[in-house]
Amino acid sequence: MAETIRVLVPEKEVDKRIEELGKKISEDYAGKQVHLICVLKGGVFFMCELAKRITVPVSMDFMSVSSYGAGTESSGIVKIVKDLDEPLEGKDVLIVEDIIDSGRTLFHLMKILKERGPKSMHICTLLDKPERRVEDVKVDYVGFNIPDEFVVGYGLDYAQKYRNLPFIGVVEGVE
Ligand SMILES: O=P(O)(O)OC[C@H]1O[C@H](OP(=O)(O)OP(=O)(O)O)[C@H](O)[C@@H]1O
Ligand code: HPA
Ligand SMILES: [Mg+2]
Repeated sequence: MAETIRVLVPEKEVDKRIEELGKKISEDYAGKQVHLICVLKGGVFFMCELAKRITVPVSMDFMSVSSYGAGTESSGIVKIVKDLDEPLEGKDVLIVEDIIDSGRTLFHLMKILKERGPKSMHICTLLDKPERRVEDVKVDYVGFNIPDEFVVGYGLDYAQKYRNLPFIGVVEGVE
């Protein structure tokens, strides 16, 4: 069977939800500056769209991490591939992710970043797969809870493809 993409969340729904999240974040951070941290590569599309809909002052930084382990299963130990440019001390930090799956990436990343002394630290994710959770992470803003299916689009890839799709889809026809 050929590889095809089934739409799970259409573009209009994604846009509408990001608009709502932007509004809520703007209310919650009233009178403050929010420092958005994008976890590359997956978080980049969501963070750009979200940032455009936040009405309080925004600053942004980017980091890239990779999980590595002994076997095929990720150990969840996070190795920083590209670190942030700016210190976090005294900042109201909002980590922006495309998806929380096992929770391993964010669990370890939070530990590392909290040691840098931010004033506050919260998490915003476009997608959450709660059924798959291995590490307990407290998520503050969620776009959509989704079932345990491998999704692509809006930053999410399958073998580095499909990140540019403007909707959330499920890859079908692959093993
Ligand atoms: O909750 P977890 O099980 O840790 O999975 C979620 C993480 O995995 C994906 O990133 P990936 O490491 O594939 O890199 P990418 O963002 O560059 O695609 C995704 O973007 C999250 O960062
Ligand atoms: O469902 C997913 N799709 C793409 N990348 C991912 N990383 C964790 N879960 C996923
Ligand atoms: Mg990622």
